[in-house]
Amino acid sequence: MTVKDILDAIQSKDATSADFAALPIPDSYRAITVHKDETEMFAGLQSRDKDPRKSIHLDEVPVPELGPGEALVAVMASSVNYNSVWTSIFEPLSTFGFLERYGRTNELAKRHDLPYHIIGSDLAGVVLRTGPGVNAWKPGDEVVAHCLSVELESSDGHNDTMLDPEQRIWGFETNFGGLAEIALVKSNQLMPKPGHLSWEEAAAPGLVNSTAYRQLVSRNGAGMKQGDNVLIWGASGGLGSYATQFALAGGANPICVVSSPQKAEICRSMGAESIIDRNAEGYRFWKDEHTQDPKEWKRFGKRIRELTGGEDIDIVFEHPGRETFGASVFVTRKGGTITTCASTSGYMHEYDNRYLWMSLKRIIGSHFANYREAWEANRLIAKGKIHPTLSKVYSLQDTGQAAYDVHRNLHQGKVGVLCLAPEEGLGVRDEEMRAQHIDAINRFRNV
Ligand SMILES: C/C=C/C(=O)SCCNC(=O)CCNC(=O)[C@H](O)C(C)(C)COP(=O)(O)OP(=O)(O)OC[C@H]1O[C@@H](n2cnc3c(N)ncnc32)[C@H](O)[C@@H]1OP(=O)(O)O
Ligand SMILES: NC(=O)C1=CN([C@@H]2O[C@H](COP(=O)(O)OP(=O)(O)OC[C@H]3O[C@@H](n4cnc5c(N)ncnc54)[C@H](OP(=O)(O)O)[C@@H]3O)[C@@H](O)[C@H]2O)C=CC1
Repeated sequence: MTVKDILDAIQSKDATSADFAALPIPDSYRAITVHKDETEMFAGLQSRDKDPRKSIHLDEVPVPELGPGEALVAVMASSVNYNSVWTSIFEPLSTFGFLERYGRTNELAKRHDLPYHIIGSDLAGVVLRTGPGVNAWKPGDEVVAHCLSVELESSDGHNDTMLDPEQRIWGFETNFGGLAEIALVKSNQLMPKPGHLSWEEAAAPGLVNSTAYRQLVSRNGAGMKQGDNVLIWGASGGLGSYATQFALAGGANPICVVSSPQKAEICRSMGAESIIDRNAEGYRFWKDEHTQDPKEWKRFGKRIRELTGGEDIDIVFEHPGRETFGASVFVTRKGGTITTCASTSGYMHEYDNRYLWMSLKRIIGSHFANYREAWEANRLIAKGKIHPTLSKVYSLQDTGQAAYDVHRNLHQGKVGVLCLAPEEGLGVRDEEMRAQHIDAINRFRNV
């Protein structure tokens, strides 16, 4: 038995759940990995010179044992997230430390502590097997998976599953991720695959869409409302392309920051009217490595006021971090909110705290999404209210190049990866709905 037989079943129009349940699971499968014995390979290099193509491997790996509450999924497609870039350049720390720590928690978790890390935090595919205690899903179900892995044995996580002390991001802080032909997930990561999307389109939004939903829309994040001026950094990137859609769909006014005319054009085609090309306008928020330039914050704020008719920002959607955070705090209106989920350009932020306290602003930390938020975000995709922002699709063996593109900011929106799917465009079950949204679905393609 090989993965080829699994693919044949998925592609046959008439395979039943019983047929999938009867398919033997192969001994091994192909997966994208990083290797523990290579964690020092980039020592001494600048971040931008660390090349994911050198650290990312395609290996044949054994299928992990299936535990209670878990599912094995045949992965048709996945996508590249920035967390896989971090893993591949071993920054800010090696993810093998996460696997070791998880492995120490219990007997079953030891499976995750291996000399290789199978990465990837998105998937679209078909359930192959479920473990004891799983009733909501069965072999043959077409699914996407969100990346929240929790144990929920402590009371801490029961109001908001992100607060579980054993909260982990699947495929980053756990093993057996989605950039592979088979993945191991907890069954409560599974959600129905939107029928109007192909496998690679369905695999693209998951992580970033859920994160943007919590960070911007959810009451656990900024709780955006109609009419809010929302400053969105990297508005055509992974997170930003969903934040822009949420702002527009929710009646807010996105002020989109991008770095090229092409990216500005994508934002315009999504419906945004206020766009700042940070490259063309040449903002230099830092005079040198240690000193910011408040005059540049003011120039940036003035430009925002021109675009809003004199209003300041209600919510900043932050993720670049060190480079932009001082400006983000400055341009926020009195009582406004800066919500942050990352620090791509550096995690030691500096800002002028007088502008925060004197103007009663708030900084909110946000990370991925709880089960409910991830489900609600996926529901919006399934209803055609929010669309995938897939620009380019790579084969599994070219994942290193895909991660390189994201690391070097050469991409738009999301970059997809075909795992078992032999070509793009497969897996669409609702052609009628697809036809209604086809322009929006293809908006980011090949730009
Ligand atoms: C969905 C996608 C998401 C993304 O893409 S996010 C971007 C990618 N992710 C990242 O870049 C994050 C990577 N993660 C990290 O960098 C680290 O993960 C953290 C810095 C977040 C945490 O580091 P850690 O080593 O886990 O924790 P510690 O707090 O630095 O050290 C743990 C030790 O510190 C003690 N400690 C914790 N809090 C306190 C306290 N309040 N007072 C005193 N001690 C404390 C603990 O007990 C423990 O101690 P003991 O080492 O002895 O076991
Ligand atoms: N905590 C969480 O749950 C999550 C955290 N993240 C983190 O968020 C960050 C962004 O992820 P994602 O959106 O997928 O990545 P992308 O690379 O797809 O998009 C980020 C965009 O930010 C802009 N940007 C990058 N650097 C700077 C800078 N120095 N100054 C201003 N703008 C900048 C770029 O847009 P442009 O050049 O057009 O301005 C870029 O396209 C990563 O660090 C990732 O790890 C992501 C998802 C979830």
